[in-house]
Amino acid sequence: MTAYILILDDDADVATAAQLLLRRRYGQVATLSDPAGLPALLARGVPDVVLLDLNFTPGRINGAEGLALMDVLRTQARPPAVIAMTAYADVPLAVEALKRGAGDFITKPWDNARLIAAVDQALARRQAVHGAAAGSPELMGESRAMRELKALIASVAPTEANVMVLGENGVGKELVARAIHAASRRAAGTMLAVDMGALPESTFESELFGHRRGSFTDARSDRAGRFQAARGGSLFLDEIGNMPLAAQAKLLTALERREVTPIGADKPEAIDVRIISATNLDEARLFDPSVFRADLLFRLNTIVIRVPPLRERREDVPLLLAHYLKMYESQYQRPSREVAAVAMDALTRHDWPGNVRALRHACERAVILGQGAEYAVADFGLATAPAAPLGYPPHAEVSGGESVDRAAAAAPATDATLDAIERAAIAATLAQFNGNISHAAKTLGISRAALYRKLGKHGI
Ligand SMILES: Nc1ncnc2c1ncn2[C@@H]1O[C@H](COP(=O)(O)OP(=O)(O)OP(=O)(O)O)[C@@H](O)[C@H]1O
Repeated sequence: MTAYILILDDDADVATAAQLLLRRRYGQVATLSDPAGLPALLARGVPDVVLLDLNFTPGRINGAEGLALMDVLRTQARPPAVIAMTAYADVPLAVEALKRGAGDFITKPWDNARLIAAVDQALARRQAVHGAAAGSPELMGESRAMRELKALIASVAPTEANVMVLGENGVGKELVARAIHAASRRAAGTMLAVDMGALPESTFESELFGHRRGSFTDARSDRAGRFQAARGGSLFLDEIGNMPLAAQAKLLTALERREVTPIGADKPEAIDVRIISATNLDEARLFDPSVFRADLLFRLNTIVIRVPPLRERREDVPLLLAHYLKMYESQYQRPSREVAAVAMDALTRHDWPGNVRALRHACERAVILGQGAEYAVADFGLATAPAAPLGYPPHAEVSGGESVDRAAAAAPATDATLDAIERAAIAATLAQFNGNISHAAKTLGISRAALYRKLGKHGI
């Protein structure tokens, strides 16, 4: 989903971790550590969602600073959705933040899946209030492949059929899912997105099916699962190919019975959601029963939509460049510039291993760094094919769809500092899993959050 998220937190580590996590999903994420900069930032554009720390001055825990900022945000013509954050699980403060208009409240350190769910829900609520979806969810492209894709979406959307969207990282699978929901009979309901690859097995059932108060130590109140929260709407199950087999079995049972039983409940609850799922697994892996259960696959893939990689629809590159350059020029208040003819040629011939997401990031970079009267190819920071010193495949895709930088990837061979080795190991693992963060983190033996932090640290 494309949206503009602002993280307002004086703790740079917290802000960076959240930024890395959210940028991959929503595209445009700004951070601000000093609330004094807020008016200037709002003058450049109002975010869709603000993650707001309630305490800025060290030692302060009454939340007064954050609550005052909420009043500033609330007076905007099109106020952002606010998710209040605090390191202190302080219920009265949470209630006060909610009274002043926060839509949700999370405590630090957060669980990544929870944070994403909170942002998704905030965006969905805002969309319900303001009509048009936040950001620019429009599926752009006039190539034949994109026109066929849009026609398929239009014919499939009004049915109740479950849809599985396939394609590489960053091709626009979530945009396709949103387009299906928006054109469906369920459009008035919400579309909730769940990153199935990021759901820890221990909380899988509680997140999806909900729980009753007291059913386990942390269950302090009744909580609806995503299936119940998306009632009447659509549930977007992202990264479905990364689900452990045990979780697949639980999901299958829910879909077969069309009901779920919250943990601790004695009665099942009927579900009323349309399932749209997505994965970047190639079809050979998806049809491998040791990776994905065939019976679940057949429940999910009544209709399959394949989103082609950008290199198979190069005609769309100029349009996408124009769109994202304009968007970032306006966000960063830079003059409008043309792309030089040679640069356009190189960008159109580029393979874009990270697809549209990588193109979008390249545009942001060009707008920030480009100094000439026109954009030059160097402004976009395209990686050349890596020299593969450690057996990397060419154009190895890494987080956010950028490519492994040749010099950095080659570093360990000659100058094996611990940092360089770590960077190379991360790049190689990401390449091995085609940029899939969940799998790479698992193989490296670290959490997804830790991997995101390391990606930021190494500038990958
Ligand atoms: N056709 C398109 N027009 C405009 N923007 C697009 C298009 N396709 C993708 N994007 C943008 O590229 C980014 C990635 O899109 P999206 O999240 O839908 O991809 P995805 O295939 O779901 O990625 P992943 O598999 O990595 O989760 C988003 O910022 C999205 O807005």
